[in-house]
Amino acid sequence: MTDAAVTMPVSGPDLDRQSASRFTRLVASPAFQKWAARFPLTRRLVRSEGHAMFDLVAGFCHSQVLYTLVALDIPKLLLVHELPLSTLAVQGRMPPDRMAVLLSAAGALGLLKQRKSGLYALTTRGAALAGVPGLAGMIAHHDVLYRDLSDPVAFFRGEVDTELADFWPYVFGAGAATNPDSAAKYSRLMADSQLLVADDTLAAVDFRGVTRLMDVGGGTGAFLAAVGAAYPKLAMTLFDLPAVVPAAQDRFGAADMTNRVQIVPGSFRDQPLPQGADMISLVRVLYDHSDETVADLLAAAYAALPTGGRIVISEPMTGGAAPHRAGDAYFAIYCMAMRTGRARSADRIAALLQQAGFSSLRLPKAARPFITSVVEGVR
Ligand SMILES: C[S@@+](CC[C@H](N)C(=O)[O-])C[C@H]1O[C@@H](n2cnc3c(N)ncnc32)[C@H](O)[C@@H]1O
Repeated sequence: MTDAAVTMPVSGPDLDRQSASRFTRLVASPAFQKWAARFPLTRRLVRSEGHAMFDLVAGFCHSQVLYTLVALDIPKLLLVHELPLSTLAVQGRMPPDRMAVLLSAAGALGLLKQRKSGLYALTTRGAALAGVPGLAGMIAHHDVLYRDLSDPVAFFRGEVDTELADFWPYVFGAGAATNPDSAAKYSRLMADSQLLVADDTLAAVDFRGVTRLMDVGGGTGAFLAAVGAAYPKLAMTLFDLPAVVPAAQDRFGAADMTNRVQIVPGSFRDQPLPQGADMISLVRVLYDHSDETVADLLAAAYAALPTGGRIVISEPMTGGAAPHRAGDAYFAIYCMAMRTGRARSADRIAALLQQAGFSSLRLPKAARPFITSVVEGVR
């Protein structure tokens, strides 16, 4: 572990600083804490702050409980049958007393419940682990992120050669993503989780009046398939790396959309984007890349659109001046582990769009910022 406990000197000619407020220092003092915990008007607040703090302290254990349930396929099993401890212990290849600890932890986290009969069942929240598309896959691939974060101080200092970047090989350039196996692995995870992203994007954006939608970095076509189903007259273009797009043919074939979709393999780093679309979508693409790559990509999108053409950015975003948990305490860290990308606020994305020449920017409030947020612009 990095020596994190050392006190950093907080002095220097450039350092802008101001003493912490007297109130903050008062609240932090043990005497105040003790008094406030007993005083009727503050007692409740102190307790709820205590619970919230303890949740932060223990959060990493919660994540590991979640990970273990998924790794052992327990949610999937319990979706079919309610089961006794003995069966679950066999499934997990662990002694029953250790499985009982795992199951109680999952119970405490609201994922499972034990019936009076002794059988274990999923709660509504636990059922999401088995039913929400892409959720289990996302939890399962966090083993990589846990390793990257095992020395978090070194991680934040930028001293860790993170593994997560290898899971998404294209971040180092299209040439790194020619391996169909690794493209299949990341594409599956993306496609599985796309359903909810597509739902929220469809709710936030009006596609009426669009003749051809081009989805750049559209993976295996899950987003286009969802938009195409909602707008049956829409023509579509899918643009993604050559190692990725072949899998899209099956999806469009199964959805009976082959005639409406043009698939163009290529890299936006090395070639202009195809012309002909009056709307371009970039779904979970910008956050993988540096500001420079994004500026080039948005300029290419501007060049490919006609006057009046629209651009839609849909991806998880940070809260900017008002940080929020999903964007700032998860996606920003995830993107940092990928080394090349960054989670951005809607305002920052709007500024990048403006720099590329787009105007009439729209930043609708996200219904579920942990799924996606949207920014729209017009050429
Ligand atoms: C995080 S995935 C998102 C996929 C899809 N839009 C979705 O939301 O499910 C990023 C996508 O961008 C594609 N991509 C990355 N670099 C690219 C490049 N240089 N040219 C074209 N596509 C690229 C990847 O292959 C991948 O499909």
